[in-house]
Amino acid sequence: MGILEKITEIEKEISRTQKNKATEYHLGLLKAKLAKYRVQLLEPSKSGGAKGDGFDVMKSGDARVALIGFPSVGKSTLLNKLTKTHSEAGAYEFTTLTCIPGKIEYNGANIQLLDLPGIIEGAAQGKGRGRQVIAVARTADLILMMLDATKSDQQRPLLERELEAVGIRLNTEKPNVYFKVKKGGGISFNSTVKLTYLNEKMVYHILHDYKIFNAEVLVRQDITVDEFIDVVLGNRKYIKCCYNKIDSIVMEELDRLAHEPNTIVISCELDLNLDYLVEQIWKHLNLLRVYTKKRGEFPDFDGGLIVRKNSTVEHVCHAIHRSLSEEFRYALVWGVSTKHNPQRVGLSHVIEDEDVIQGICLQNRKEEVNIISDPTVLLLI
Ligand SMILES: Nc1nc2c(ncn2[C@@H]2O[C@H](COP(=O)(O)OP(=O)(O)OP(=O)(O)O)[C@@H](O)[C@H]2O)c(=O)[nH]1
Ligand SMILES: [K+]
Ligand SMILES: [Mg+2]
Repeated sequence: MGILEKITEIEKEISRTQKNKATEYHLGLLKAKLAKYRVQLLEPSKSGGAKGDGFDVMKSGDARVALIGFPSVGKSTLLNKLTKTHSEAGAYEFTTLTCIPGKIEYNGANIQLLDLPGIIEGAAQGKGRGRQVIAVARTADLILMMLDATKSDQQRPLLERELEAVGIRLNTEKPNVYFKVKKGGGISFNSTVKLTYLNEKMVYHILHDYKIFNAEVLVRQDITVDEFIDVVLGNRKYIKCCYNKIDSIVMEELDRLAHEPNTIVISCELDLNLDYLVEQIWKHLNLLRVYTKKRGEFPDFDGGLIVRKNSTVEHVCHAIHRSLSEEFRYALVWGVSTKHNPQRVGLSHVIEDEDVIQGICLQNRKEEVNIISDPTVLLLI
């Protein structure tokens, strides 16, 4: 029997046992045993692998958000509030022992929210279940650093240090760069702004270092070399800090916390600011919603496709059907991304939120897929 099963067994036995003078001792022993197993579980495993420990959760939906924080800050309570999944919450530390996924539906997107065990100081060095938790956090598109508003100011720098120790950089905006590794054609490098830190030669060098010989790079922001490497490696995570339990602090304190950079203040208990939190999660995931339309029909504004910011018509085609971009001729696009509506564009056209797209395919011109952006200028074509 694994430790997790043993814990479940004991928990069951405790709940089955009536609480009275006669059972007091027995219950005490059970609780002691439970505590021992919990500590064992939180020790780093010798094999080092997280497999079978309840951490190997499948990715699903359009993006993944991980909840990271010290024990009992309210991570599970938040998952229970925002999703239909239930994760045990309790007034004792290490209530959550595995990774529990839930789903937030927002703006047509399915966002996977992961509840994780609390981490402790030294997590980066493998203390507690730190390694597993951090390994999961690395797979997320956004990390929500959760803190308890009633606890000391030291929490935030401590948690930030743990994450930084494992290379998860904090509070940085995702650089505006289009980067795509290709099968052939060499390296094509372009920029839409004047670059002070980066030049074509350096980009070639860096890409060659990473054994990338064919790629398309379009830089739309004056980024540093470090930022470019982060884009290439795709390993930088974007973090938001969230203080829970603001129902239990005084107004002055709340005001101070709310003014810290990259911060959202919430109360799961009183349902304060939770809608705003979801809105902010959506915003920081940099997702766009675009609508497709067929020739002679209105776009499907209830449906829509979720793609990442800086996506092109090619990404949209790919999201609709894998082979669509091969049959593709051009697309008609209505919306913020175009100069006039509709505009005839190619595969590399960068789309914006709420664009409407109508794709014209080579093979079957009758089966056109349409994409549009501003409903007010929508024309039926
Ligand atoms: N006052 C107050 N208490 C809260 C709030 N949210 C959660 N709690 C309480 O905080 C305690 C811990 O909540 P959990 O959701 O278990 O915290 P957790 O971060 O998942 O804890 P671990 O899984 O043990 O790391 C519980 O007793 C909750 O009822 C809140 O907004 N205000
Ligand atoms: K808890
Ligand atoms: Mg929990």
